Amino acid sequence: MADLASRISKPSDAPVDDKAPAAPDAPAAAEGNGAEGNGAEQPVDDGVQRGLIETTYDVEVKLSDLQADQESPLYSGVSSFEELGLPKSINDGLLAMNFKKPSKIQERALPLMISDPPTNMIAQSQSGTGKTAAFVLTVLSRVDLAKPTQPQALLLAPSRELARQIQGVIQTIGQFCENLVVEAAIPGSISRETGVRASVVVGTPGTVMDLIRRRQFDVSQLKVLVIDEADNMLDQQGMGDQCLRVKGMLPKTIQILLFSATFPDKVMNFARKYAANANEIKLRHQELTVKGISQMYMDCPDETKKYDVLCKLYGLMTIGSSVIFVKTRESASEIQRRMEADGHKVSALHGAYEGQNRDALLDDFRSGRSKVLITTNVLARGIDVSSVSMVINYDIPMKGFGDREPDMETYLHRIGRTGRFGRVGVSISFVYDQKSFNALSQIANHYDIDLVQLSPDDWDMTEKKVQEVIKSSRARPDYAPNALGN
Ligand SMILES: Nc1ncnc2c1ncn2[C@@H]1O[C@H](COP(=O)(O)OP(=O)(O)OP(=O)(O)O)[C@@H](O)[C@H]1O
Repeated sequence: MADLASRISKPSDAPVDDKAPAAPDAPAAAEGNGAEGNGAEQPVDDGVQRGLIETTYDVEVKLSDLQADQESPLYSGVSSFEELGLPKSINDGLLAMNFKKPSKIQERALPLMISDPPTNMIAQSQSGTGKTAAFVLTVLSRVDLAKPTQPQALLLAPSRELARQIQGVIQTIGQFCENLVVEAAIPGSISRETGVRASVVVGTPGTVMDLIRRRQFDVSQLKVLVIDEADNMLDQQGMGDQCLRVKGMLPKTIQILLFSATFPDKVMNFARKYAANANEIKLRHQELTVKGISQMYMDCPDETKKYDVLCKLYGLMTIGSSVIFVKTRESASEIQRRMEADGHKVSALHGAYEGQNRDALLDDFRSGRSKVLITTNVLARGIDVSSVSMVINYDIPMKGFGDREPDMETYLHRIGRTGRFGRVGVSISFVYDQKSFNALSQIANHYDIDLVQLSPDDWDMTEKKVQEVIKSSRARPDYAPNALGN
């Protein structure tokens, strides 16, 4: 058991939890998976990116400081992307996105990935440090634009939301690459009549597997396979099987790129077999936390009081956008129902919703039309909405039989929905009993985090601590439109 006092102080009157935990929501992998099978054919995805980075010049003043700091994961030893030798059309796309300099992962991984002969890569970098652009640039550098409808690159992600987001990033960075066609292979997006007719395909593994089996996706010319959130995707508890089967159907010489912020040892061994002889960029687990995220915890008197505490925090949440993570779909809907009945405007998104509803909900959140999103682990990974200034772990993420252990990786991915690319943000994890308290202590010890305690008895102090961070995130006008007008 972790030394409680060393990281966070124990709530004195916390009762020991001996209640059976509620039925868990499907884990991230299963949620993405389950959502795939939601039946009816839907219109082809229009491919429009919602809510790409909203970089502004003011942000860059600070960003340039961070990018000059060798200790920062945003550090760059080169002064521009041009030095990495990418084609002009791609550099123009980066300029349009207002990306001036690469981050550390981009600078280190790109030269290894774009060189010939192609080599596999296993790459790890903290959340929000630009892994997407790293693999997207590689994909764009490999695609022969003279064959616009011949699939040449396949990217896999664990959820439809992440697949759509990656599709948008490819289209935006590739906006000056003539004839670039990108399709999303998510439930309902590919017409049965035409099949896949794109040079770049981004999808979820179940749908991709179906398309290949039905011969609606010609994989014979694929040159690159990217797996985002690779530790989650290759995990045998998750989509490991599907990813293995997909790989079995692809050309043997394909270049494989695996990316994630987390690579627990257990999955790493499998990853090394999946992507043989790969170059590796790895981090130690103490390096994984993002400095810009102020991690706090709220010491709730008991489980029934968590909702009241949440409602009080709501007043602070309206400042930026925020995400509330809960364990089950049912509790997401229940909290939404109660908050709405109390006159608050919130959205809930989880795997029980139909794909198109999910798309609309996330679009609303990206655009700022809705500011508070209640969700499950389905959105814990990869989702990039730069205006998120607060993440709440209403339930501490747990895993294992009977939810016995803290889910270290999911914690990191969840809080990583804020603090994107040098921005600041706050995460607040709710504890209310010995079990949740111990779980959070273990997480804090594992990542070497000094958690700040918040108390529902001293609301003034709580407000002060949270506002300090959120206001400074607001001082940086992250919400202004970028060069693309997104
Ligand atoms: N070189 C760059 N300059 C400025 N902004 C960048 C650069 N590279 C990426 N970004 C922006 O940083 C944000 C985070 O990038 P991205 O979503 O790729 O993070 P990630 O490392 O994949 O995170 P996660 O582990 O959460 O998936 C995005 O909004 C992206 O547009």
